[in-house]
Amino acid sequence: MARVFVITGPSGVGKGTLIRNLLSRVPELELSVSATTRRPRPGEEDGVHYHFLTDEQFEQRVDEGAFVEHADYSGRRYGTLRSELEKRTAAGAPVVLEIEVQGARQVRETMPDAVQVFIVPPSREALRERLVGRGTDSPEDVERRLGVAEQELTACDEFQYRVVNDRLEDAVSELERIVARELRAG
Ligand SMILES: Nc1nc2c(ncn2[C@@H]2O[C@H](COP(=O)(O)OP(=O)(O)O)[C@@H](O)[C@H]2O)c(=O)[nH]1
Ligand SMILES: Nc1ncnc2c1ncn2[C@@H]1O[C@H](COP(=O)(O)OP(=O)(O)O)[C@@H](O)[C@H]1O
Repeated sequence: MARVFVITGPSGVGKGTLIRNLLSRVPELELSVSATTRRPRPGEEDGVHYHFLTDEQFEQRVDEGAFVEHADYSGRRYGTLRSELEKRTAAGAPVVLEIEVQGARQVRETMPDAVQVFIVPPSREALRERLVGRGTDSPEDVERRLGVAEQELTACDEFQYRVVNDRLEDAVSELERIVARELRAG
């Protein structure tokens, strides 16, 4: 069975940035493209960054049992499509899921062999600065995401690995070491 790596942690902590760097260092890793009902941000492409679905389309896939996991986050829905995951694992590729904490918990139940990594911000101030600095979310959405982050941070001890994303280069190296160790272990 191909390995599955779950990267979780609060919005703005740097999951996407870390994963981009990780994928360039470990070329066999593949990223599962999630489905969401949130609107595309400028520059985001359907099928590349997300599968952008309407509420109705998302609900229909829930009813069909098409999701491995799904969750509501900040008023929108997000989920991992079984078809996305399976087309990659069937070919033997190790797969990365970038998901929030409720989804990561579901994966822990249904795929206990998945490797779980929680990305921790160096401080709450740094998390705020990153979310604001990214410039993709309205001030209201930033506050909503920081509110969710407070809850998510209390869950970090549940996860097998924790990586503090302070200096990007150090965090990428740590993540790469975890992935290499787990791939060696099979
Ligand atoms: N449960 C779950 N969460 C997801 C999925 N895809 C993305 N997310 C998470 O949903 C949250 C919001 O995602 P997004 O709006 O893209 O914001 P960003 O990740 O902070 O850029 C983040 O914590 C994502 O990691 C998914 O398929 N399932
Ligand atoms: N180690 C780091 N130090 C400083 N800024 C960072 C670091 N990692 C990520 N960032 C910045 O923080 C912002 C949020 O990162 P992003 O990868 O979008 O987070 P997430 O995917 O967890 O929401 C981006 O502007 C990114 O460039």
